[in-house]
Amino acid sequence: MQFWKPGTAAPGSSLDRATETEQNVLSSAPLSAAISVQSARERLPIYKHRDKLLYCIEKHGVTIVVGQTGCGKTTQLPQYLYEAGWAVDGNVIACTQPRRVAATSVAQRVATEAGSLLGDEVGYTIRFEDVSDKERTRILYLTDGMLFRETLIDPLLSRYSVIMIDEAHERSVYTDLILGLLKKIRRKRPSLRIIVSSATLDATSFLDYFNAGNSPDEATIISLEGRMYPVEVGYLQESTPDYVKKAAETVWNIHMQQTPGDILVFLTGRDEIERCLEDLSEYIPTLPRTAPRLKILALHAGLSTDEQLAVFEPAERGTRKVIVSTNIAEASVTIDGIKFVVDSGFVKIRIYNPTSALSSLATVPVSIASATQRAGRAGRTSSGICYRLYPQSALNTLPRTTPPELTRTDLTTPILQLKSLGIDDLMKFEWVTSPPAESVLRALENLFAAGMVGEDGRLTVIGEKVSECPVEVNIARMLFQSKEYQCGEEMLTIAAMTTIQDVFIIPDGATGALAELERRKFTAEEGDHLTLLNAYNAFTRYGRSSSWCKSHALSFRAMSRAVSIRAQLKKYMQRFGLPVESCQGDARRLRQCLVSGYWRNGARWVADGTYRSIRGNVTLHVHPNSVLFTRKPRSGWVVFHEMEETKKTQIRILTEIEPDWLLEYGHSFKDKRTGASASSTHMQDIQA
Ligand SMILES: Nc1ncnc2c1ncn2[C@@H]1O[C@H](COP(=O)(O)OP(=O)(O)OP(=O)(O)O)[C@@H](O)[C@H]1O
Repeated sequence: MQFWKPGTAAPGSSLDRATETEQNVLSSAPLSAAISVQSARERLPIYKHRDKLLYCIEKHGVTIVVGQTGCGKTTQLPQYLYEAGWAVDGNVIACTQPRRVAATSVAQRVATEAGSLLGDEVGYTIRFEDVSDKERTRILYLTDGMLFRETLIDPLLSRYSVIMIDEAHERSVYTDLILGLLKKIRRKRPSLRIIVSSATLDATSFLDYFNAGNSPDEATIISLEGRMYPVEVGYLQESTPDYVKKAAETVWNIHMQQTPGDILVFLTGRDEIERCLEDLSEYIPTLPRTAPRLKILALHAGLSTDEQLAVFEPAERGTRKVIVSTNIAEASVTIDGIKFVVDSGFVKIRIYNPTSALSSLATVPVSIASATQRAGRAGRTSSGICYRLYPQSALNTLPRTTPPELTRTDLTTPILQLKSLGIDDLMKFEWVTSPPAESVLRALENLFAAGMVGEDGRLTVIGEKVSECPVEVNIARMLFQSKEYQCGEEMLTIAAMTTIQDVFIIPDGATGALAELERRKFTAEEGDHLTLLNAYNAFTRYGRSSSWCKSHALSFRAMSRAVSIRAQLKKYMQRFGLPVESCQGDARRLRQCLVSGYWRNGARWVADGTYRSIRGNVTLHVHPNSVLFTRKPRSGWVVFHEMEETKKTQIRILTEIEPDWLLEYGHSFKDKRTGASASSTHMQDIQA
């Protein structure tokens, strides 16, 4: 392998130097299976800071905790608080996570350590899944989005005595929003304590944020020294043109040359993960008979909770487990047995162009903070090695942190939610980092155009209701509009099916071509939304069986999740008095209803087979999974669900529409041939 030999490499980033020096300092006594949970907890580096932490949390409103990955922040701090009495009198200790896999797996671990059944004293809440007990749960792990949603019902979050915002370095939209709200809540409810924690945090900027406008001892910082086990870091000598192939090759070399221990690989998305799994499966037949086996697993957001949790199961004896993951395993997660991390150095993030009002996913180099977190997935239950698939010199070009999501995302849904909390003056909201004015303006325009905000800038009745729905504004809007088109039954299904990902799969033992043939059985020529609807209807018609799914190349778990999400959304429909009626196969009405949600994502077919977005005139390529990949829509116009920047800009889940339906939403754009401006008063320009 072309890696610098770890340890012999020229000194690298401060991260790597810190790692190297710590090797000498740390105890490397392995955790034997026999030692009790309690003594295992006492061995964690955070333990010696327990009293100091509890003292600071008692004394200060906000405690900012920075400590190396794996030192015990996520699992131990809530337990210390519990033991110190912060959960008496019905109080709850909350700990937020940016991702559901972290919330569920950490809750499981803490329940085990605390001797609780999961969902009893220790529980978790993620979107569409609540494994907690309103009366009994005392330590609750939840995604930051769920905590934010709770403020809509209880603005002072009165059931919580302490709220820990973990992995705050990720600066997800909801982390930032919730921090802004917590600062406000603290002024009204000084008994509430806030903890902001991470291994890779710019602590002073958070300190300044919380102290501004408050007493100077409102917030304090605690740095926890000590790391669990050392992690060596190796780099490629030269950058690689294909990091997916290199990742598979590196896994293979580790398997052939290194001591036992599982491997965690970081790539950017499902497509890359599948390519890597394919590359690895080509190596497997060459495995010598006497060599240990390889068990290869994927981990990404499109999987169900059960599928995600399957990666935590230990491999059989004599088998090395390889988990090929997106960044969802990057922070907070401990997968016991991981000794090697292979880091591609890239991540897929959402970016937003306020000028074109288009949101997309783009693959970009990771930040130093992310690279540190990834390396930190090893060294948790034994020492480890992290192989970075880029040269050490590239570290100098990496950003320190990823820009806060609020500064690079469509703010329509967050602003709707802030407004429903009565925060109408967005300039007065204490943002941790202010979002770009143009994005705020666009979001307000969108909400106004969708009838959710009135001329006075306040939420309308429908805006109030939409803000309660646990789905994006565009999807919620389609649910509300379904009343007009009498297609609530179908819209519920489409909303649920677009919320889950990766419905169509290649079952074990099948080929891609065979799966494609099966998939065609559901194809609706109007497009992907209706194809998803067909798949769902067939699934329920044939008894929701897993064997039926397997023979039709559908993911049983994804379909079951769609059933559960649909049932939950249906309750919202009923609460809002929206009829759940069927359009009886009237695809036209369905497509019209889709436009009510996706009107911003309209695109026009051009002769070379690509599309141009209505806003921004961006060249768009159809994702090969779409049923419109090889076919021109009859009208030449589509709306799409999602856009992704790979080497080109791809759109996924599209459905054919009529252009005049878009005009109802005030679209204004130019006709290519005539150069004339089109708007609702210039319909003929579009129809020409
Ligand atoms: N599922 C598990 N199996 C075995 N050990 C675990 C498990 N979960 C946690 N641990 C142990 O507890 C330690 C502390 O984990 P914890 O998640 O609390 O650390 P952390 O400081 O929050 O790390 P990070 O900053 O990476 O989230 C781990 O290093 C590991 O030794």
